[in-house]
Amino acid sequence: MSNPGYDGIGGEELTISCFGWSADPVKKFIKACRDYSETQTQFFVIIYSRDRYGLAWQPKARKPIRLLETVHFDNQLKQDLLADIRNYLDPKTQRRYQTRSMPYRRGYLFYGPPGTGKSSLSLAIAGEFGLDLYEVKIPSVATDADLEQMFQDIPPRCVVLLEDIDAVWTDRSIASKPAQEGQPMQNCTLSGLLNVLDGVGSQEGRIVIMTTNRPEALDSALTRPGRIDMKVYLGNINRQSSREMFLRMFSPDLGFKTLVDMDELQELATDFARQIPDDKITPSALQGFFQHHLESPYDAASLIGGWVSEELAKRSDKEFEVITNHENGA
Ligand SMILES: Nc1ncnc2c1ncn2[C@@H]1O[C@H](COP(=O)(O)OP(=O)(O)OP(=O)(O)O)[C@@H](O)[C@H]1O
Repeated sequence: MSNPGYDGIGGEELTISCFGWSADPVKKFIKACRDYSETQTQFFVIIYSRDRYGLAWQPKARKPIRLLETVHFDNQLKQDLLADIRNYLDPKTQRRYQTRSMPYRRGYLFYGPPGTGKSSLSLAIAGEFGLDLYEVKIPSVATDADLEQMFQDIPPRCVVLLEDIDAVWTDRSIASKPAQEGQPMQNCTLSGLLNVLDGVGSQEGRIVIMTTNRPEALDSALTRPGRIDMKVYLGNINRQSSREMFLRMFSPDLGFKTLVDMDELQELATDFARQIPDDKITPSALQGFFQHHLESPYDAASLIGGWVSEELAKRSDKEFEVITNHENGA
């Protein structure tokens, strides 16, 4: 029996009863629920967001695991990122941190133009490591107290995704004033954010991923090692990645039925990729192109040139300066 007055705060209490003296049916039922929940984590990532009152976390979506190979960016960087997370989550690392009195936490910054895979990569990481994902959209967090409450309620082992991190106020005096009519909504502050990142709760094995389209707007206090340990640039697509994306889109494993054999598909992929200029087109735009040509790899390969010319004519240039992790001492 579920409590109809449940307000989403804390855990919900359920009363399960059955006829007869034996507790076995209830035990079997609980085991079935547990097994089901474990199977779900093998195939799905549970995404939590704040409920509409901003009072508690609630499951917002259950997304099928996105494989890391479906997020295209620099392969070496991808391997380095995975190795770093794997090492961090290793129980030996946790013991080493604890015995040396170091806070057991890891922060990553994913930055780059819109539509280059920052959210997709965060989801793929949660799936790869079997973790739930807690989503915090910084522009919609009104005050530092709200942010603090959110962090207090997040469990230790999970991915915390802080999106659009550049939206924090750097000036505390502005944020502490109530929002005036006609003015933008107030927001949490940089010092509020630093507090929760350094807080006790965040030292228990969370992975904090921050995303931004404006890395240059971030305060150096936020990006210092210990808060952000690794910076990952997700940029426009290169030839190699566009080739991989082509092969993925027309892969026979995905149920694509075609008379094209694998050798021919490889050739088409090479021809397709040759027409994509390096670092000019976002992966999301290219994905949009594929969505119109999923029926035919021939059409995709023959029409891509014209589409690229149109895209280049539309785009406004914003160059991203790649921040090396070395620069940051991480
Ligand atoms: N690097 C990539 N590899 C594969 N698909 C990508 C990549 N980047 C973007 N996409 C596709 O484009 C869409 C938007 O991607 P996503 O939301 O992850 O981008 P984002 O960088 O987080 O964007 P924003 O900065 O606007 O939030 C998704 O459907 C995703 O599948």
